[in-house]
Amino acid sequence: MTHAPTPDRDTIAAIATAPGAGGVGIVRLSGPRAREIGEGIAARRLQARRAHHVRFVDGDGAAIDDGIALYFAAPASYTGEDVVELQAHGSPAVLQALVERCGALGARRARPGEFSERAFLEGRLDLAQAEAVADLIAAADARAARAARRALDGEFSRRVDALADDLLAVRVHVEAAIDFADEPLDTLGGAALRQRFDALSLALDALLAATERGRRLRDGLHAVIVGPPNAGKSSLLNALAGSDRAIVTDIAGTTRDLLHETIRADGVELTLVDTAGLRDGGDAIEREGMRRAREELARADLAIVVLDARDPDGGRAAVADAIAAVPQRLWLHNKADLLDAPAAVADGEDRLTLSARTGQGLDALHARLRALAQGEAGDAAEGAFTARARHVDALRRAQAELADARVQIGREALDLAAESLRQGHDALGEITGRVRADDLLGHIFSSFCIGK
Ligand SMILES: Nc1nc2c(c(=O)[nH]1)N(C=O)[C@@H](CNc1ccc(C(=O)N[C@@H](CCC(=O)O)C(=O)O)cc1)CN2
Ligand SMILES: Nc1nc2c(ncn2[C@@H]2O[C@H](COP(=O)(O)OP(=O)(O)OP(=O)(O)O)[C@@H](O)[C@H]2O)c(=O)[nH]1
Ligand SMILES: [Mg+2]
Repeated sequence: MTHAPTPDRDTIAAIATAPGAGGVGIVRLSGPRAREIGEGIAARRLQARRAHHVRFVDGDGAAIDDGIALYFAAPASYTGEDVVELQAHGSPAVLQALVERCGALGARRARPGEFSERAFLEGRLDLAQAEAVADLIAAADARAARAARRALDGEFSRRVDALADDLLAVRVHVEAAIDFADEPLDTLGGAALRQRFDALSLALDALLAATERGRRLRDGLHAVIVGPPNAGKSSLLNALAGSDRAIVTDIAGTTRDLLHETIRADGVELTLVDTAGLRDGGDAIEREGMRRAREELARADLAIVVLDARDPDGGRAAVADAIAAVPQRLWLHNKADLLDAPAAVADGEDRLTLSARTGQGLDALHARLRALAQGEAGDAAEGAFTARARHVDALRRAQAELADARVQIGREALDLAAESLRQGHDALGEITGRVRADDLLGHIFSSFCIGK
């Protein structure tokens, strides 16, 4: 991948290590003046790729600290620009003083993600790899870190690129056929073209499935609590969160807004979402709440359906179509403390009887959620890479364009097919940043930490 060089870029500086005190802390400079500024602070010439033990000095020659100065000459650096690292004692006061000194010598404070953004702009990383850097830093456990590492190594990008190349070949075939529009497609390799289409859409389906697993691996299991009003959904969220997060009353229709709570099960993250009870009717606010609940279910990996144990069948119908498309469901018969006799049906894999009020059955629920969350991650662990909702969305668009192109080919409407293929190809290019919308970069890199 090649980008035009940007000679007029300014020089940026930031603390690259985590906030707070540490053994060692690093201030990093990148840009055309990095070496000059670094040499000003180290008070000596810096040779590329050598560790220099120096005193870092202030404007008046007073020592700020002693430490290691490193210089990486462009393009052999993380950003692809000249980079200098000042490795000092990890005192926030020292690091702050060093950044200020960089500023006095002409550097600007880096925005969050700006070093990685430059690495992307210099072609050192593609966009999916740059995102993987942030995923690696944020990884909650070893498994997530390994998966982010694979994306950073380009495992995901290579698969996207391979698919984009295949799509391009089909595109070229179709564009070439347009020039011979008088002839029937079958004389222009129509059969071969259809075969290529089929192969391409199979490969796209496989990549989409892997990417969706990667998205779950990064974001954790997304579990949405649903059920009829008053079943005890909010009480259950509170019991699982271990705090009174949600308002609980005996009035049906208490919850209207979505309420998100993240819990951790053995290092695997689980997002719980409390929702408005589903029923026919309700006032405008409650109906909006139900609309939001349905919308949230479209993103769910797991529906936790809460029913009243005394009348489980009563609430089932209200939720049936809302949860139809959710990949996994867990049925909870709540308010077991109010049952006169033990539950008639035994609990199992996807059905538990419990009480959010007394805590009866909560241990079993915890165990079940842990297994589900780990199962998700476990399935995805082998050869898996982390991915984001943005990537899933782009692949879905590519899939839709490809399907559309296939239909147009069937109608011999080659112009329309070519246009759909172009859009599908662009959607794939957005993942790695070979095709990009300008606001996309700002959006992605602003979520990084400063100094990265
Ligand atoms: N001190 C320090 N440690 C760090 C980083 C850093 O910036 N500084 N990294 C920052 O994220 C990560 C390592 N990433 C890096 C990636 C590329 C290059 C680099 O200089 N690449 C050159 C030279 C390659 C070589 O010869 O091995 C290049 O690619 O041309 C350095 C660090 C993790 N550890
Ligand atoms: N006895 C008993 N009461 C419960 C239990 N769980 C919840 N309740 C009560 O049932 C009522 C409704 O509980 P909520 O948690 O607000 O129910 P919800 O499903 O969130 O209701 P909406 O938000 O209106 O849809 C409250 O009075 C709770 O105290 C339980 O396990 N046992
Ligand atoms: Mg509620």
